[in-house]
Amino acid sequence: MQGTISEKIFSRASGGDASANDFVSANIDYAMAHDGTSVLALHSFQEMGVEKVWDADKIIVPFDHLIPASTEAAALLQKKTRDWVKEQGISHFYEGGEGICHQVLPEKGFALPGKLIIGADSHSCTYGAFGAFGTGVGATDMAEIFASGKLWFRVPETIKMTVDGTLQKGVFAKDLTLYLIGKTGISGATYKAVEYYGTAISDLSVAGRMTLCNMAIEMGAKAGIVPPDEKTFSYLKGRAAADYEPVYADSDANYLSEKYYDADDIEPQIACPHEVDNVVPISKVIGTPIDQAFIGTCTNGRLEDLAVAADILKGKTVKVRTIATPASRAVLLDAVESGIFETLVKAGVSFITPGCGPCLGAHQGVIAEGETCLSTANRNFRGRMGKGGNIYLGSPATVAASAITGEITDPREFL
Ligand SMILES: CC(C)[C@H](C(=O)O)[C@@H](O)C(=O)O
Ligand code: SF4
Repeated sequence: MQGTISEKIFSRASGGDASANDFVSANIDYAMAHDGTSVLALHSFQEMGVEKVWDADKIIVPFDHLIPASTEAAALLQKKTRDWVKEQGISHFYEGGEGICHQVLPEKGFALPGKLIIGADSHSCTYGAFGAFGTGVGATDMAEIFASGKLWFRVPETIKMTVDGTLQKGVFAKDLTLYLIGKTGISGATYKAVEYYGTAISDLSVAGRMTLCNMAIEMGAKAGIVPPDEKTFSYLKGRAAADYEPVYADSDANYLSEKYYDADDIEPQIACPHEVDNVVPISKVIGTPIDQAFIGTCTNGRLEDLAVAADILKGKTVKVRTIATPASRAVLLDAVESGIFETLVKAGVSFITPGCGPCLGAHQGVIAEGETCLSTANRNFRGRMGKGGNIYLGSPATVAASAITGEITDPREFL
């Protein structure tokens, strides 16, 4: 059958020929729910009256959103999930501190080419960096997966985005991602799958591809997918949790539209409050004062993100409060071993336990009314990090450079 990557993954998962806009019942390869959503999902699951989950080895539960628990209410909800995980014999449970779900699944080898991976979290599209179809669902849909291992979908149409050329010095995967979102708009890809091609995409590291696919949902996309290549396979070597079959689009696959971009022209980008597509080249906002700088999240909390921040901050001192949250324990350990951790701490950066940290304003690093945070996260919605606060989004290099000056600063000055 001819098809896009999504059509082929849904064909395999539903055991038939799936084309865009078909309704299919698909077998889920892996299901994920974290501490923020698992308790809702297990509540619906229990209401359904089903006793046992469909496959205790295919459900992954990482605790990342509100860890260590900050309130009695959170502690109680977490206890409920832990008890349920034990009772169901769910084998892949990761306690708080292991990392953010979208980092932990790839690290543990669950994000695999050709797989259908559903998470009770909107940024589950991150797994597309490995050629998987990853998408987020709500807690009741997740309860259905817990019970049956299946879920219905309308197979999405696919937009093909090709980015040729080379990202210039000081311009990173995050800048490219923000640029594409600025061009597409927050609803420009609603319920579509996006496939990424071109030299600028294949040049991206695995971490960079994760940044790119992570934010596909910010243009409304159901999934963002990079075709797997040697970089993907070498990341998965010795790590893959199962056998996998890479899936590629056919040359005559049917795309809804095809877009072309040139990476050479892109300068560092900033998403301004309060929408992710409110993107401008950094030159338009240079000098905007900030109160807090934040490096972390499932978008940009990986080693290469902390490394570029350390390059910029080495021997310097931050001027505003600056928080770093490694995306996982493994990232934290690598940062310690490589000296990145020490460089950042000496520069005045505060570290938080691997997890979501300040990203969604649930605890740690909340900002006050009227304050501004420059963050490496994926969302700058009104009030997300604290009522009345302003969030600007940029690359880790931009955040590090701005932490030194206390205002939005072009990282190319420091590189
Ligand atoms: C809490 C969770 C449901 C939410 C999401 O789905 O994205 C969170 O991770 C976020 O980034 O806002
Ligand atoms: S780091 Fe932020 S965006 Fe990512 S899963 Fe956690 S809260 Fe959501």
